[in-house]
Parts: sequence; structure tokens; C-alpha cells
Amino acid sequence: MRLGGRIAAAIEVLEDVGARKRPVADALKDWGLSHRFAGSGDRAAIGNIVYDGLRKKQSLGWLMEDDSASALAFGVVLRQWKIERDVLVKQLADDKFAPQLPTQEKLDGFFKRKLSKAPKHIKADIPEWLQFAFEENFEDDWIEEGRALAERPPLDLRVNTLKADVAKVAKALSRARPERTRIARHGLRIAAGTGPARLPNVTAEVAFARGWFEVQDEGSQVVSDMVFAQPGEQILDYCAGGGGKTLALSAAMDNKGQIHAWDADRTRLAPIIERLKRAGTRNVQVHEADEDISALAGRMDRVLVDAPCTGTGTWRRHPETKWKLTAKNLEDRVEQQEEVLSAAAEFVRPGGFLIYVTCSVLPQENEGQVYDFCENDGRFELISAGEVWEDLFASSDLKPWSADLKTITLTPAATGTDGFFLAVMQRRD
Ligand SMILES: C[S@@+](CC[C@H](N)C(=O)[O-])C[C@H]1O[C@@H](n2cnc3c(N)ncnc32)[C@H](O)[C@@H]1O
Repeated sequence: MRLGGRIAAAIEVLEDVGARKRPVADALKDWGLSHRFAGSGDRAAIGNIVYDGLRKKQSLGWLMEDDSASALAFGVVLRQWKIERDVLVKQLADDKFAPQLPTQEKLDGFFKRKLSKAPKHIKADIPEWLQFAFEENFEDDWIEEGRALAERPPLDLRVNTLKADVAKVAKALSRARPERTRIARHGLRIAAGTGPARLPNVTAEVAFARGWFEVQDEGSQVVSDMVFAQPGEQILDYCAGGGGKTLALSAAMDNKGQIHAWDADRTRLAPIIERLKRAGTRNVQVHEADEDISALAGRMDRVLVDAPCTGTGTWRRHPETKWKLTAKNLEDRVEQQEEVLSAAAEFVRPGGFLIYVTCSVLPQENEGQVYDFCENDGRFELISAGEVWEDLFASSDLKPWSADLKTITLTPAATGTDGFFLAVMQRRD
């Protein structure tokens, strides 16, 4: 396919996503199934236009004075992919599959308008109603933080130290030119690439089938490390989901001790079985949602609550969720988090630790949540996560946010990771 056909396809997918409010991945998959002539390079390029457009939907719409799917797709190739206007016009002129170009007047305006003159939430590419929360969290840097959440993310891998080491995986994947992560100790990163560049399908590699690595954002690797799980301990992963963090904890414990993996949703937990097997994990007990785990109450050295959240820290990967999020969704999540935190706390032994994690950058779900919890439950005290950071990652030149010098927030702008929040609370009695 030529560029014109790819832009036309991206417009079709963007319209589908907008009209049916469906996940981008589903819309792209359907498009691929009904256009089997498109090669993998075409599908990657179309996906990139769609995702890049959704990440910067607001700023591109403002520059184009038009937020249609077509304006967005052309905005991406002209501004983000940096294809010269004349080159684009020429390429599309004799392409019968190319969509209609925006009018001369619209394009003139697009190139004349300066984003520095746009309202602040548009510059930051975040929904206006979240501006206050961003300001509260990131002070003078909030626009930069919003913008970083609108960039393309890299592909991060966590080397499974139960089966391999960083050098071995780097060698196995050398064609993809992975580099060591700047914070995580067992991480590799494959750069995002620009324009139509596609990321390699690393899960099709033999090294993946052998369990040498997992796909896991560096931020997720870092917060898993900060649980500080020690060999021989008893750990409860209360919101284990597909097991991303469970696997990292197991490797950190060198398969010694016991991890109990639980989740309220049995279907979310299902993939964990296969992943544990591939990783060579032997110290994880999976508990189904309807299983009674009350025998573990008051006995766990550490309980990890990787709480259900709005996912604002992962907007780079799921940009459509940025524009769908409502104040009501946020309120519901906050309520759910309160319930999960109180229920999970019952499993911590006296002197043990409760670790609260979200992949959100909103203070309501983060600092607000743990301060309320500690106020209501006098047994728990917030301790300094900054000290754990220093213990583990002092050598990194990147530093997380810490509004209160106790909890930590990772962000694409500060730490080059997805957005994550982590707080550690200790049970006194
Ligand atoms: C952020 S995801 C977990 C991701 C997972 N830890 C990982 O690293 O792959 C949050 C999980 O919380 C679970 N959850 C929601 N409400 C819960 C509850 N009341 N108790 C336990 N888990 C719950 C959801 O099913 C979801 O799998």
C-alpha cells in the first residue's frame, strides 16, 4: 500500500473507533481481517497513524481547527511524521486510494497556528477536567508531563532471572537492538521508532517461548522491585490479574518462599497459569476468585495491592481511554480502591508491609487514597518509599516524583516509564 491508502485506512479505523466507542486494537484487528491484502508493514503504519493521532487528538484538532478523523490522520503525517506538505501533495496526487486532502485554507491555518498560543490543557493534550489534578500533582511541570504521556512508548522487556540474564536475552534479540533500561535492573528496551516504523514481535521469538523474558513496562518492573520481596517470605499479590508483577516478584525471591496470587476476577487471572509455567516459577500458588483465602489473614510478610485504577499512567499505550474517562469513572475507581485496600490490609502480619500501587498519575487515586487509609486504620503507618528507591536505584540518573517525600510517582517525563504510583505502609501491631 502507498501512503495515501494507509492514511485512508487509518481514517476508516479512527471513524470506527469514534462511532462505536470500541478499543483501537479491536478496530485495527477487524480492519486487517477484512483487508487481507495489507502486509504487516501496512498494518503497522496504519496502527501508528491511528495511535499517534489519538495520543495528540486535542492538539492536532486545535491546530487543524477540525477534530474529524481525516484532520487527525493528516495532522499526524504532517506534524509528527514530518512529511513535507509538497511531498505529501505530490504523493497523493496520483494515488487513487488516497483520501481527499484538507483544503488549502485548512492546511495554511494548520502551519500558521502556534501551539504555544493554545489553552494549556490542549498544549498538554489532556482532558480539560483533569487539568487541576495534573497541576496539583506536577506543579509547574504539568504541561510537560501531559505531553510526555502523549508520546509513543518504547517496548520494554523484563529478563527472567530464573532462566536467563540480560546479556543472554540481549544477544538472542540482537536484531531488535535492545538497550539496557536506565532504572530497572533486569530490563531491556527497544526504542519506539518514528513514522511508520514497527516494533518487532518479540513474543514470536524462541527466547520468549523458553521463558527468558516477559514484556513489561519498565515502570511496572520498578514498582515490582520496590515491593522488596525477599527469598523465603510469604507474599500475597491481592490483585494479581494476568500476573505481570507476580512473575517479577517470584524472580526477585529466586523461587524461594511463597507467593499467593489472587484476583476478584477469575477471567483476568486465567493467563497466569501459562505464564508461570513458561517462566519456570515454582513458588506461586494461584487462588481462584471464589476460593476462601481467610486462612492467610494476619500472616503475610507483604501484601501487594496493584489496584484497579483509571490507567492514566498508561495513556501512551491506550490513548483512546484518555478521552473516554469521566469524573464518574474516577469516582467509581476511588471507591473500589478504598474497598480493596481495606480488604487486603487484613492479610498483613504485625510488622509486615502493605504496598499500594496504581498505574495512575491522579492524586485522588494515589496520595489521597493512602492518606485516608492510614487515617482510618491506625494500625498502618506510611513509611518512606524514597529510601527503598535509594537502596535499589540510587545509581540511576533518573529520579521519580515524590510530592510528600514518602510515596513515589513514576512518569514518562521524569523516569521514561509509564506512570505509576507506589506507597509502602507498615503494620505496627
Ligand atoms: C491493575 S490490574 C492488576 C494487574 C496485575 N497485577 C499485573 O501486574 O499484571 C488490577 C486488578 O485488580 C482486580 N480487582 C478489582 N477489584 C478487586 C477486588 N475487590 N479484589 C481483588 N482484585 C480486584 C482486577 O480484576 C484487576 O485484575
